[in-house]
Amino acid sequence: MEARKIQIFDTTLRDGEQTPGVSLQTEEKVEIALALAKLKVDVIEAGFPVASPGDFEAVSQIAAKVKGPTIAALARANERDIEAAYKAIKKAEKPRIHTFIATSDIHLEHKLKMTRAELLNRVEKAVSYAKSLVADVEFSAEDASRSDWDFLCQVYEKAIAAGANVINIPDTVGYTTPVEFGALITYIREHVPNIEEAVISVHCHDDLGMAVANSLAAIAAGASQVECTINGLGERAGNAAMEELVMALQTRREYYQACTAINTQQIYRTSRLVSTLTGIAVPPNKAVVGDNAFAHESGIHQHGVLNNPLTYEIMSPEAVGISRNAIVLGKHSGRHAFEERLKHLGYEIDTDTINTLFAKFKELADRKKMVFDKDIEALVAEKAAVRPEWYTLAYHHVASGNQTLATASVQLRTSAGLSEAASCGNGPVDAVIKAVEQAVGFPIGLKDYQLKAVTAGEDALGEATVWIERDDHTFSGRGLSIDVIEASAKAYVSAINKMLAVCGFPAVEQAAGR
Ligand SMILES: CC(=O)SCCNC(=O)CCNC(=O)[C@H](O)C(C)(C)COP(=O)(O)OP(=O)(O)OC[C@H]1O[C@@H](n2cnc3c(N)ncnc32)[C@H](O)[C@@H]1OP(=O)(O)O
Ligand SMILES: CC(C)C(=O)C(=O)O
Ligand SMILES: [Mg+2]
Repeated sequence: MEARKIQIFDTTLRDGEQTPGVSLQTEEKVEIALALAKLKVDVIEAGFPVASPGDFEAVSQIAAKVKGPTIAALARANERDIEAAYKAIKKAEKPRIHTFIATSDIHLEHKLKMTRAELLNRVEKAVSYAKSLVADVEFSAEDASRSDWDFLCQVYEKAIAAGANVINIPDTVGYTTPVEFGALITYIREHVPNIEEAVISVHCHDDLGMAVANSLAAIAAGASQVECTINGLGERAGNAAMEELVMALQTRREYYQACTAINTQQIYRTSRLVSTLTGIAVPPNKAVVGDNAFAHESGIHQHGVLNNPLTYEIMSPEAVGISRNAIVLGKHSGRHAFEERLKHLGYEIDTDTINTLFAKFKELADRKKMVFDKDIEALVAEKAAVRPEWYTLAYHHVASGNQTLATASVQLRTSAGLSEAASCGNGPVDAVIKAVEQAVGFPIGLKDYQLKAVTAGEDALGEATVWIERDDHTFSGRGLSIDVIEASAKAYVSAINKMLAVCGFPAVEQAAGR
């Protein structure tokens, strides 16, 4: 069976702009509209012209500049709004007036203060007037999902008879459920006598997190236009997210037997553009366009994806315009991913070294949210520098503050057991360095000291480098840790070990006068 074409009606610039805190300038709206045209949406709802002079101007500019999609403007069911909408979109290649009025008893009684008969009359007048101005008229029954089904059918019949070629069924308050909404679409198809003369559209909100599921259920029941926004922006909890709808239809094409004209490779960059211009960040776990949508952190998944992405990816990142998936190294990662990253970084390392590095990587990952390439390079560099060690840092504790003398205690492990010492100093690094010196038992003295962050972020790995001098030799030591005091102590111990490897203990003891 051939796939049914589903029209994508994008309302990022109208309902999306109703996101609390969002207000776009005309140039920003035009930029988004141009991106939506590139994405190949079928309809752009550019705004609500009567709402403000700025909205009118933005809709007018979009109508004049953006070619390809139909340009729609929203209007309440009254002459003033419809006229403003018409004036704003009249220059569009394909203009559409979208007029709406609520049909639920709650809205009729408490908001519009109208009877059902008055409402039917208003629908007829508004749609006929819009039709006298443009050929393409969409009518929405606001709060349709909470309206009486038979009354709703009468409203749609009236709207179609008056000239609406698209009838939209909004779940304005995100109240419906997929099974119920599918049934409503079927009911409307079966009970509106002239339904074949109009396209059935749906417009779902996400108050219960079901906007996309409800839209898909409507498509399965026969709707052929879906209204949606980039990143799911919109009033309150937002509208159905376009990227999710489109990728659901594409990924499950054999199930829905439906397709869209969207150029999916433009999805990611359009999402970023909208996020930047609206100031609404995309959550990392957001489907399709979130930072983690194609990122794999755990070893079992990474192993599968490295062998074949299909094991854990139902769509490819390239399909939505993301250059590649991400293997994120962290505490749940496994050896396969670690080895692969080492190879990718250009290291050819024997199995024993990989084992040692992997153990160090796991220790680091336990203390750090993400392990970056630079962290791994630092681990390899640290491993390359390893020599027989006289001392290792077993424990350190530092107390410091702006009103207290910094004090440090350390424990060094040697083949002969533990050596402990405590010291105070001019700041925590000085205190810990002096405590290490005390534990070693002879004076050394720093020639130079450097500290830098290897990676970015609050849990960045710090790399300390120290230089010490003995017998005309300079010995450097490096230490890595997310705790910079520990990195400093490790660097100092490492430099001492190098010095001992070259000068030996007796010479040192002599130098120390013992
Ligand atoms: C479900 C939706 O998303 S609908 C779209 C919602 N979007 C917006 O409201 C954003 C733009 N809105 C605005 O700028 C303003 O609300 C305007 C310009 C439209 C109207 O502003 P105001 O004239 O100050 O009216 P206000 O917003 O306070 O009240 C709405 C009025 O429209 C009436 N109304 C509401 N919906 C409709 C409708 N579909 N058709 C006709 N009248 C309507 C209300 O009954 C009320 O009428 P009243 O002033 O006679 O009591
Ligand atoms: C104007 C209509 C379509 C709307 O935004 C809604 O009902 O949510
Ligand atoms: Mg809405």
